[in-house]
Amino acid sequence: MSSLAVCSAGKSGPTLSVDAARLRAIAAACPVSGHETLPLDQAVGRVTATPIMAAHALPPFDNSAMDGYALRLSDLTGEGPWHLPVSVRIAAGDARALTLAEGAAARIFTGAPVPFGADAVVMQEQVSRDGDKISLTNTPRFGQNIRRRGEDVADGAQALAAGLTLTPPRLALLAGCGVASIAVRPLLRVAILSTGDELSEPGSALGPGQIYNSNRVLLRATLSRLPWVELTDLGILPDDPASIRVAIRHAAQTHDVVISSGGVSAGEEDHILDALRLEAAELDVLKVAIRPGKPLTVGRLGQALYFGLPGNPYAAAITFSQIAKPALRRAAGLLEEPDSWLPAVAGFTYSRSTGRREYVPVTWSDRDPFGRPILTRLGQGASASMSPMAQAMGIAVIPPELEVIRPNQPLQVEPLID
Ligand SMILES: Nc1nc2c(c(=O)[nH]1)N[C@H]1C(S)=C(S)[C@@H](COP(=O)(O)OP(=O)(O)OC[C@H]3O[C@@H](n4cnc5c(N)ncnc54)[C@H](O)[C@@H]3O)O[C@H]1N2
Ligand code: MOO
Repeated sequence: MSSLAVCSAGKSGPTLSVDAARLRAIAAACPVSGHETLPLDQAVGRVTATPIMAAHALPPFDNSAMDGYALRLSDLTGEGPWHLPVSVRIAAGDARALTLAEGAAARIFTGAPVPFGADAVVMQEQVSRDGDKISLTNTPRFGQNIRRRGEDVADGAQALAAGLTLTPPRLALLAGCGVASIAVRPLLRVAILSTGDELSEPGSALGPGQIYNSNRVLLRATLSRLPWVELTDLGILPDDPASIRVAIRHAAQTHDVVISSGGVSAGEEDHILDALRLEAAELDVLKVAIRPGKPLTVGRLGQALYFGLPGNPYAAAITFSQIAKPALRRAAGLLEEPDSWLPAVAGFTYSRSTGRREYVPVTWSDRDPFGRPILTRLGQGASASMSPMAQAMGIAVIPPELEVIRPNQPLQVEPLID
């Protein structure tokens, strides 16, 4: 069968909403199976493969939250001020199993074990000390300034669930619970390839009709920030149906995810879709009501998840962030979805064709009285333009049905620069 026999012109299939396309892409993503065990300091950004149980309670013993004096409330009888002798001195790391003598106070420091029998710690600022005695005037609360054993994480309790990114605070929590190594999901093997006879690499001469390849570095750089991805860059494929078929077949056999850019719209030089069909890919998404990025293709090719991103760089960037990335997260084993959209208002007027959810590069310097950024729109929305996305502080989302955006129109914005 020739590739023209399955020409993709028109891309039959329903136009999906962005949310429906995202859900289909996520549903097509099978989480990578198995796990590897890593020490804490090699696990940042990786995905927990199993629930992680605390090896020790956190904190492991009752300890003082302040530098001060530990005492028994039952010793403070009658009206204050009360006077107590200081019977012992306890610093952090003290290994003795101490009991506080009745009628006495213990000099204690932050992090030091609270002696048995003491039920409050009074800050040194609230005590006057005279030789071996202290005096205090205010009645302490029961348990005041005592961090109880297991109040952060109980003995043997789950410290972290499966399917979470190991952020620095989560790693710190595990260290605190005595966990030294963690079962994490294997890296997600992602292959990227660019298509197009017009593409040349920066650093090479530009021939007639050629442009420099922007999507390759866009995808490489974007994926390099995902610590659970192992990236293979398969370079540029020529617009040749046979070699595209071989390349995507091989990429799908050796990777969990394949991402191409270009060659997914309607022209007969757009070979990706035909190649996918000839390779018997199951295609879940062919057209999306998104601007830019309408001809996004998502499916499964053999065991691999396949994303055919549009060639226009802004369209590739938006379809990656809005649809491919949530599915990649699921394929990596992540179960939490970040929601980084913030409320904002338009500071511009824009008349548009309805029907597609639009992602608009924006910047801002002022905020309205409610603290919402007042957005300035960058560029004219062309999906081939790169200056607006490069200058943008964020991406605003315009609902499909909105025909005219006027100043003060509430919009959501996703901040970009970090
Ligand atoms: N008759 C129609 N034509 C087009 C349609 C349509 O529905 N009917 N859709 C348009 C839309 S919307 C988009 S988006 C593009 C998507 O096109 P493809 O994904 O097939 O991509 P190409 O045709 O290969 O390239 C589009 C554009 O992007 C440039 N490009 C490609 N790769 C790169 C790269 N790696 N770095 C920088 N620039 C790249 C390429 O030269 C083209 O200018 O189709 C519309 N057409
Ligand atoms: O959907 Mo396309 O990205 O507008 O040119």
